[in-house]
Amino acid sequence: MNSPKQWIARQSRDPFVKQRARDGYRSRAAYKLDDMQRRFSLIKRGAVVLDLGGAPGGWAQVAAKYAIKQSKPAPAAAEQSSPPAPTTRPPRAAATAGRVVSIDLLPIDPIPNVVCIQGDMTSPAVLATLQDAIRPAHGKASASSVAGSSSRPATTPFVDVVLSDMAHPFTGSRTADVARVIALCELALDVAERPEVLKRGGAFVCKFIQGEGDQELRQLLKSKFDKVAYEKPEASRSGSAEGYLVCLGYKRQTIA
Ligand SMILES: C[S@@+](CC[C@H](N)C(=O)[O-])C[C@H]1O[C@@H](n2cnc3c(N)ncnc32)[C@H](O)[C@@H]1O
Repeated sequence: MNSPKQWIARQSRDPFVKQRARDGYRSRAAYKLDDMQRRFSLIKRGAVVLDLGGAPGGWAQVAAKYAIKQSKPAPAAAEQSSPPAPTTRPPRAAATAGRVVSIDLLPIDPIPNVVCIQGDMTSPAVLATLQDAIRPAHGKASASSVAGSSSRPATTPFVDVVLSDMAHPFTGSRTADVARVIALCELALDVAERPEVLKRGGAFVCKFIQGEGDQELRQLLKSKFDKVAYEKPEASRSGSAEGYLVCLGYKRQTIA
């Protein structure tokens, strides 16, 4: 984009920009994940999803749409056919299963059923917070209030899908931009490989830019997953060199 005028013209022609407003998504990027979801069924109902580089929140909204199961409230006591309980209790609140944890350098405005964390994925403090946030049995607790809430050991992986749409603002140097995005993919993979993160058989998606080092990244991912596919979702602009690597079937080594 050379000028604000060109940017406005492109936005007004873009069908995803109009659709985004109708669907209530935070970003048009939401359609990229939705597209990959429809092709690969990445996120199953009840899944635990880790969304890296989540701001402003389009991917987290899509992930929550697929992962979060809203169970029906239990019937009221009066509707039950079995003998009435000694006291009449109100129906149980609808429980949710599945969890989405979204992390970004930038703040993410609250999204229903998503734990939003502001922080740098390279920071050990953020990784420690993440370890608590992905654990089950903390409901809608915020990242700051979820520590130590599970009895499962820290070496048990909890996450079904790790997504990385992490990117930095482009510098204008293609070589530098490619290297920076690939470094973020490697960072996301390191996070996924932490003992408490990606389950065996889990899925991993990362955004990259085609250029020097992308073949090595692909080879690395192929050694860790059963299947690695290159995807250019329809919502990814044709003039952009970005693409996504969709990796299925994580070959986690069993911890003795
Ligand atoms: C393209 S945007 C993500 C859009 C998002 N997927 C959505 O659907 O709204 C890329 C994001 O990566 C984030 N990011 C880059 N490096 C990061 C890091 N080290 N830790 C956390 N987030 C990072 C940026 O702050 C930026 O918000």
